[in-house]
Amino acid sequence: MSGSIGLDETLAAYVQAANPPEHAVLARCRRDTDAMGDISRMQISPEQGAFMQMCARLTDAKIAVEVGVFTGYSALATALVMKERHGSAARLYGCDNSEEYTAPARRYFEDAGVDDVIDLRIGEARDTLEALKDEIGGRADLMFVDADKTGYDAYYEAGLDLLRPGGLILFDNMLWNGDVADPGRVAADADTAALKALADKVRDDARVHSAFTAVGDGILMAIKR
Ligand SMILES: C[S@@+](CC[C@H](N)C(=O)[O-])C[C@H]1O[C@@H](n2cnc3c(N)ncnc32)[C@H](O)[C@@H]1O
Repeated sequence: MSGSIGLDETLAAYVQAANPPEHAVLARCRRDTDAMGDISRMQISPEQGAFMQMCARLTDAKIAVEVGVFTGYSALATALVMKERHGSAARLYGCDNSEEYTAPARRYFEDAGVDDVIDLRIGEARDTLEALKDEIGGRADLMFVDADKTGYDAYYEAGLDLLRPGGLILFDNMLWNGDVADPGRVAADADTAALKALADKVRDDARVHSAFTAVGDGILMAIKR
């Protein structure tokens, strides 16, 4: 999504200008993806990129997992901070099931000099996350979930296995353009129902501290206790 829900054009422009300037390769990724047409709505906004970078700094992320890479904007934003802080020892595991969508992402990672810290794994995210449990179980600092909405609950459970205590998991699109607050949409649509069910579950889950924010299209944040 190109901006935060509920902001008019003037305020959206203000928020964008109040954030640090985008890295040149991030700006190129955004522009090229915009040119792809309707599907570009899947990309996070620049202000959300700045928010992701802040989360990477706050968690001092050295190991991160992303579910839903697409053309690479969020992974690149996060990896730039991780590499700045941890050099080539940083590792961001990117999960996506599309070679087609992630092909340009690989080029941006290379152009920005972070291809050595991004490990892109193509396949069903459930399988990739299961495999990652053996490799980084209990050690991930940060996880970002931005893929199929009916998979979010499984990604949450896998995330709790992957994260260290104090590690942060973020779920994108938790407002689903407002649909989650409409009982009719929750009853009629599987994606909307899945997002509402996850929000309720995380709020009441003693395994985490959580906060539901209206950044972008709604970001649910949870820290593993
Ligand atoms: C909303 S886009 C991610 C946007 C990205 N975070 C960005 O900043 O541009 C969702 C991505 O999830 C991927 N995806 C959807 N379902 C998936 C699944 N079951 N397993 C792995 N990847 C999946 C899609 O191929 C797509 O690239």
